[in-house]
Amino acid sequence: MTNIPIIRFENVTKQYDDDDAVLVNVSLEFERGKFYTLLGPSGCGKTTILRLIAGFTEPSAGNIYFNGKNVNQVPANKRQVNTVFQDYALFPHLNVFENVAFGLRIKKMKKSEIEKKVHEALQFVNLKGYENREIKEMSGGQRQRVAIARAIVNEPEIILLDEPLSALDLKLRTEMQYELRELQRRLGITFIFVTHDQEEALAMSDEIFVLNQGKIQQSGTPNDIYDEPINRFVADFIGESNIINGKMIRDYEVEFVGKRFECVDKGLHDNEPVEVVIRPEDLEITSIERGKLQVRVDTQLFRGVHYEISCYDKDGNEWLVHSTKKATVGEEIGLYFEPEAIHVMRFGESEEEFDRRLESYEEGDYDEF
Ligand SMILES: Nc1ncnc2c1ncn2[C@@H]1O[C@H](COP(=O)(O)OP(=O)(O)OP(=O)(O)O)[C@@H](O)[C@H]1O
Repeated sequence: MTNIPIIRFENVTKQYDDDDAVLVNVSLEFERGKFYTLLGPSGCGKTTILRLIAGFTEPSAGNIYFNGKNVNQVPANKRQVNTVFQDYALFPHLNVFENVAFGLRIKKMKKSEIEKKVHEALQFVNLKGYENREIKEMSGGQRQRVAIARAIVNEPEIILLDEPLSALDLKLRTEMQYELRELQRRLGITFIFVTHDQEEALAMSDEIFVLNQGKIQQSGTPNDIYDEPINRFVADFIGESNIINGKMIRDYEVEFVGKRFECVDKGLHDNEPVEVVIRPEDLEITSIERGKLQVRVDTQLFRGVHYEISCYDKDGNEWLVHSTKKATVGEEIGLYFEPEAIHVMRFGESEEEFDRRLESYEEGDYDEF
């Protein structure tokens, strides 16, 4: 039982009316007890995935399974799922206790049982003592916690969170990120969190699904996705990147900006055109002689933990550098990087092909590629 994913999408397509499909052939799995994030730009289909899981809408094609059972025809109120919405959807005329108790009252649960469960849920989200408060007397962060208490009081197997932090200011948002993550760990149930904020996704998730235009672009741990993006979209969307066209010369050697560099990539065809990614924090400012690239500093912004420096090489390519060292605008400098800092992406590679190629590296079998 424990090996069966709690939710599985099998080739799910969703089309509203006669419009183009919003989700195209999406297959994905969620395991029990993990914190997942659906990440992607506005309109990519994140909320549609949540609505399909909650049972608020049906797939146009494909199947959805909960614990191995097809739930395509199972109505929302029969699914072990609760949703926390962006605007919390609390009842302003009810106090905190009644907001949390609402679903239990509908289920006609005994009064003493309701009291016990609501108190437990409020304690869980650190709102003990706030039972009689009006919703309008609560801060944004407290309302957020009421909404979460209202979801967990039903003891669902899955909690869906649709951009629940987007209305909060930055400081509170960061606090709530820690709180939510900690709450999920303590509860041990599956959280599926929707955001378009990549930093939030990296900070909170066990696993991330990156979506664009109704398709899963890549899934994996935050580290996997940050260190080994499979295409330009993911490299660009997750963190900042320098992305430049190049050519694989042979294993461990790649060419870009007219120069050849040692790299750790292998298993691509000799002379194959590739895209090269170097993260700004992996570029080190150094002397022109020591630099592997020679550039001129164009702009410099102080960002608190680092300087964000934009430079141009002689071909007009921009290089973004995050450095604790200050540079001088207009100055010619060298940029140094280790071979490991270069990440090579194959044009048009799917996630499965990418995974297969990585596995082959590990097994030392490169012939197939
Ligand atoms: N009920 C609906 N009827 C018709 N089109 C819809 C409906 N709901 C969503 N869409 C369309 O489906 C696409 C995906 O919407 P969805 O809300 O899933 O995206 P999202 O990634 O959650 O976006 P956002 O971050 O802006 O909330 C959008 O183009 C949207 O206009």
